[in-house]
Amino acid sequence: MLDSIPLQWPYLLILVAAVLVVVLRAKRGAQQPLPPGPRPLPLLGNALDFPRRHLGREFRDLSDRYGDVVYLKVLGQSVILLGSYEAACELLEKRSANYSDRPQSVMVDMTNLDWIFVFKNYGSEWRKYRRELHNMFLPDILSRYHPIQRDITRELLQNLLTDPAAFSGHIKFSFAAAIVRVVYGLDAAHGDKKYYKLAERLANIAEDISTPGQHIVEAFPSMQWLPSWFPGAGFKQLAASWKQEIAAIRDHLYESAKEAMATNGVKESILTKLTEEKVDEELAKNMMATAYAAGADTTNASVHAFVLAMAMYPEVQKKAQAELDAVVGSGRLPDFSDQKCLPYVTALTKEVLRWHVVAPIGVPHRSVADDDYNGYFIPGGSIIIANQWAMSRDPNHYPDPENFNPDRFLINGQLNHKVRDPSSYVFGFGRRICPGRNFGEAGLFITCASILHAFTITPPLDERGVPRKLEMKTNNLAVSHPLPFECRIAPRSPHMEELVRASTA
Ligand code: HEM
Repeated sequence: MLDSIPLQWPYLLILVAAVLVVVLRAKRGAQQPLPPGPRPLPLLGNALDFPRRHLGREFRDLSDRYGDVVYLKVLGQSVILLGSYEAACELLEKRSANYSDRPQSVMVDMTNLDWIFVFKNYGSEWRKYRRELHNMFLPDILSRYHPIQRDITRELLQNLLTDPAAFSGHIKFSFAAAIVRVVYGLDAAHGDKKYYKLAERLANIAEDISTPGQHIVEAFPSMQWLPSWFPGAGFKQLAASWKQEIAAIRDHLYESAKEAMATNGVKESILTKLTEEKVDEELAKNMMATAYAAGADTTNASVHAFVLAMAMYPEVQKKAQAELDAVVGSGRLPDFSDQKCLPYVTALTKEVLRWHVVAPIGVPHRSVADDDYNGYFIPGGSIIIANQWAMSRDPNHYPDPENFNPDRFLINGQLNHKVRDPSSYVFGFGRRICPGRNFGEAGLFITCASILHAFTITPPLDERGVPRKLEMKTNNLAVSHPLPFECRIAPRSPHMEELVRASTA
């Protein structure tokens, strides 16, 4: 009996410490109010206040009612909604040591998806992945990818010439091809839909899992222990099949690249760099597939929004084409070196990022320790949602925010640096900010400039030959895509058609 007493001491100390933490936290919580928010219902909390139709707009309505920082409690989980750029910068950037974790997700655990490091908890493992990817997208390395991005864009122009009605498939192919080339050194053959189908599949699963409210098990984690035949436990079969499918895609891409290196010789890529640096194979495989999943589908969504905007705003298109005619001329296609002389086209790409925010509520972060903000108590372990869509619609920065108007970023024909650049929030915040943002922006610029130089985009015609009215409708998922739409894409002149045909990819 006496022998066992010392052994119990550590347990006792832990118990006392735990009680102290709970008491102190309750005291702190009692002294400091939580941020304002809608009244929670018994049991459900604020589950019914979560958006159903438009993530950004419905969350923005809550911020309009309750303020910059809104508190929601969903089935015991604290959620903090940040409705302004200032609040997001203060917490996610300035206090990023405390706000860079990711929320726990049962579906991520069940699918083993945390090898996609977007989902990894903030810690040494995440840091290792992040460092490697960061090094692959440093500014001087990025310029080495420009010729690849330019050549793939020229191939896109040729595809648009051959089959303009299939523009959506060509754009998807183009972004999957660019990333598969840069990351794996693989050349996607024209018409080969394999890579973009794989990228789309990886991205669709990840997007589904990261959209709040998609899976009931996230709200009731104990449901994960139900047998799969139990009513309502269909998510179990889904998770099991996704787990296999995504690991197979990741392994297939890696093996294909290794095989291609052995048979067709080495093409400089992220894979060759990681191999040179003798980076652990598992890390390389996971990191590359993460770049593929996160990189292809996002920029692709932006370019679809660009095409739709051009069909809806012909006067914007004309202005951009006039600038391209003056700077690039009719003898060649645009290149990256032209960008500094193309303020309107640059402003247009900024407006694309603002008008259609690809990640309307970013990727949620999680706070680690208790904190206070403007006198409000922010409990540690809260899910933090930054409403990037609301930032893009702030009328103080962007008058008439629904209107697509690149001129809002210009003054006297030059970029106006006083206007808030959408890149400062559409790629997220703090230590988790998108590591592929410069690559994504470069791809967006060369694609928009090249398409506008060579083609005119117009709305489809109805049965009477009258142009149909287009509007932006989205899928309302964590990664927002414009819903499928039709438009006409035609070369600006026979000369431009020749130029595109003659361009070598
Ligand atoms: C228009 C293009 C893109 C947009 C709008 C976008 C947006 C975002 C956003 C909002 C986040 C979350 C940041 C946060 O947690 O605060 C993110 C994370 C990430 N993005 Fe992007 N992205 C784009 C392109 C790319 C590209 C081209 C790549 C890779 C080549 C990439 C790789 C990643 C990765 C790996 C993360 C996770 C970072 C982490 O958790 O530490 N993205 N992106």
